[in-house]
Amino acid sequence: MKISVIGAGALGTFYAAMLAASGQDVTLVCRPKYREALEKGVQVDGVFQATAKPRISDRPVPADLVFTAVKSYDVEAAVEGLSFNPGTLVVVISNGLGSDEAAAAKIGSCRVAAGVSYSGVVFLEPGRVHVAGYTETVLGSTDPGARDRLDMALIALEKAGLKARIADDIRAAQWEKLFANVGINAITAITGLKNGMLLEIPELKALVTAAVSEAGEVARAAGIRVGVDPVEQTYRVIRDTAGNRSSMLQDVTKGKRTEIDVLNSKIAEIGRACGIPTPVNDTITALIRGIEHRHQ
Ligand SMILES: NC(=O)C1=CN([C@@H]2O[C@H](COP(=O)(O)OP(=O)(O)OC[C@H]3O[C@@H](n4cnc5c(N)ncnc54)[C@H](O)[C@@H]3O)[C@@H](O)[C@H]2O)C=CC1
Ligand SMILES: CC(C)(CO)C(=O)C(=O)O
Repeated sequence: MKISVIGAGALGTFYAAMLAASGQDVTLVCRPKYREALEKGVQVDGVFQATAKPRISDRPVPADLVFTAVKSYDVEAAVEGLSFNPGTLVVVISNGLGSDEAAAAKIGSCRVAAGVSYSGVVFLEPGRVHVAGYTETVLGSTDPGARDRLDMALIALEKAGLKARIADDIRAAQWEKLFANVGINAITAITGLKNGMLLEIPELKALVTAAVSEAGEVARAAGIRVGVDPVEQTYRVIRDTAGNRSSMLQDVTKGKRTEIDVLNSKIAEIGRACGIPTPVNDTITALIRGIEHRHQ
């Protein structure tokens, strides 16, 4: 089976290295500027140790199983140039909501699954990443055609030594991770603090609680049947990732665009559609827009 991983950033390098190190046929698809460095091999340290030499390409290659590991705003472009075998499955690994749906609109929902990655991976330099934590990758699709192909992705990840499971309800699984991202990412990006400080400073804990409670109400109004308490889930993730600098904090530090559109801003958007006010998420979104504007 041919596997390709699109995006040689933090997550893509991690998955490509683990898959290739387990002897699977993997191509890591990167931006041209990274090609030369990646051809020397890829390396993972932290909670996993791996070195591997996946094939490297600076353009999409035909594959049976594709993982996209790009920011949510790059997903549509990443799937646009793909060519498919009859049974190809594209697993869109992304935080927030809507990225797999955007891919499905481009290439057909029967080819698309979503991947929810419970990991904390830091990009060190092209080909080298540090894995601060990994719990599991949750896979799922709303299209029965794609669901039939999910075992292929599950087996590939398990062969790579990565815990994974298929969710019956992938939308609920996405929301369960979203709660933590809504509570953590933007507030750490605004304050510059590591995740753990959100439970140490009472005013910030109250802000996290308010943002996530709104998200919980929006989920209920949107008919999402989540299996966790949103606030408790967020506190747990904060404790588990206390030493992390969230991905949005890393983005604003580098002056990069953030994923606010698929996180707090998405809560506000769905809230408006369902008639649920989301003043806290509106305010957080506005502050991140301001920070992004400062960097433009
Ligand atoms: N880093 C982490 O620990 C986690 C990240 N995520 C999510 O996974 C997604 C990816 O995150 P990261 O790896 O951290 O981002 P990143 O910014 O480190 O890496 C993305 C890479 O994809 C490349 N890229 C974009 N479009 C491409 C294309 N068409 N072809 C080839 N390369 C392309 C970019 O140049 C960049 O190198 C995001 O949605 C993020 O929220 C989810 C869980 C954990
Ligand atoms: C879980 C969390 C908040 C860990 O930092 C994350 O997913 C992120 O930083 O994007």
